[in-house]
Amino acid sequence: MTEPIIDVAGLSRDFTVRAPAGRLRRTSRTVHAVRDLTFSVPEGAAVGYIGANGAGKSTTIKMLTGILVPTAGTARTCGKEPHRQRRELAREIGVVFGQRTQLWWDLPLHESFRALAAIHRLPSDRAAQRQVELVDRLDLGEFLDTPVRQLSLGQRIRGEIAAALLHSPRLLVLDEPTIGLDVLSKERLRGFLVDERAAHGTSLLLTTHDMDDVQRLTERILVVDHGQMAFDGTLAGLVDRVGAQRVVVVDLLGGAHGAGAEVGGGAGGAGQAGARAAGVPDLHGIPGTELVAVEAAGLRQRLAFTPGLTTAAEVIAAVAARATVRDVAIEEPDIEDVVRRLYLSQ
Ligand SMILES: Nc1ncnc2c1ncn2[C@@H]1O[C@H](COP(=O)(O)OP(=O)(O)OP(=O)(O)O)[C@@H](O)[C@H]1O
Repeated sequence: MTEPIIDVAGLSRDFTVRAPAGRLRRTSRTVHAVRDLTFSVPEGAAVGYIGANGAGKSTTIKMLTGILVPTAGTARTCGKEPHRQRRELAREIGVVFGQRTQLWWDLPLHESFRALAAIHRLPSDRAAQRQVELVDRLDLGEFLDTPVRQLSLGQRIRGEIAAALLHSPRLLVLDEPTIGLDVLSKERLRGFLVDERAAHGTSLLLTTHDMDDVQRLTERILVVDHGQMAFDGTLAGLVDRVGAQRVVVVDLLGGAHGAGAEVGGGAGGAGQAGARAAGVPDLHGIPGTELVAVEAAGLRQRLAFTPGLTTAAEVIAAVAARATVRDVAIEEPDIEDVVRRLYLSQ
C-alpha cells in the first residue's frame, strides 16, 4: 500500500501565554491548541478540515507544513517529517494561506512566478509550460505585468494558487481560499480546483467556513473542536449525525396535478408561507417534512426534512405525485450550524 499523504498520530501543540498580573508579576497559562490528533489521508484524497474559530485548524496546518514543531506526537506529510525536512517538503506541497502572500508585493506577477520557479529549481521549459497552463486556466494573462499590490483580492488569490501549483505539488493545502471572494469568483476558483485535481491527482487539504467549498471540493471532512477530533467522515454522515435539516426547494408549474391536492390561497400556516394562487398545490403533510415557506404565489415552496427520517428522493417523489415539478434544488444546512450542533452533542 502506498504511504498516506498525511499521517499524524497523537499530534499535540501547546502554547504558553504570559500575561501581566499586577505591576510586577506575570502569570503564565498553557493553551492546548491541538490535542492528541490521529488521522491519515491517502494520496489523491480531498479533505475538508473544519471547526469553529480557535479550534486548532491553523495550528494543525502549521505543524503539517513544518512551520510549527509539535509539542507531542508525530506528523508525516508526503512521507516527510515536516519541521525536520521542511525544504524537501516544500518541493512536494503547495500552500495558500488566504490572509498571507507568497508573492512579492512590489513585483509583477510573472516575476514572482520566475522567482518561485528558480527557488524550486524547475527546468525552464517545464516551468514555462506549467505557467502557461496555469495562467490560461486561472485567467491571469491580463495581470502578468501588474505588481501584486495592485491586484484585486480575487486576482491575487488566483495568482497565489498558480504560485502554489507551479511546481506541480502532490499535496495542495489551502487555508480559507475563498474567503472574501464574490460568489462568481468563488465558483470559478472551485471549478479550477476540481479540474486541477482531476487532471493531476493532486491531494487536497482545505480549511474553510464555507459549506459550498466543502461540498464541491472535498469527499471527507474532519471536524476539530478545542484541538481534538470531533468527527471524521462524509458531510452527509455529519449532517445525519447532528440531525440538521436539509431543504428541498421545488419550483412548480401552476395548476393542480393530483386529486384533492389543490387548496385555496394560503391555507395551512407554513411559518413564512405567502399567499397561494388558486390552483397551486398544497405541499403540507408530506411525511418527514415541514413546509417552511411558500413563495412566488405558491410556485416555489420549501420543504425542510431531516436526513434519516426521509430522503431528498422520497420528498421529490411525493411532491411530484401532487404537482408538476419544473425545477428542484437542495439547500444544505449552514456549516457553522452543523458544527455548533456537533459540539453541543459531544
Ligand atoms: N502563537 C500562539 N500563541 C498563543 N496561542 C496561540 C498561538 N497560535 C494559536 N494560539 C491559540 O491556539 C488556539 C487554536 O488556534 P488556531 O489559530 O489553530 O485556530 P483556528 O481553528 O485556525 O481558528 P480560526 O478559524 O480563527 O483561524 C486558539 O486558542 C489560539 O488562541
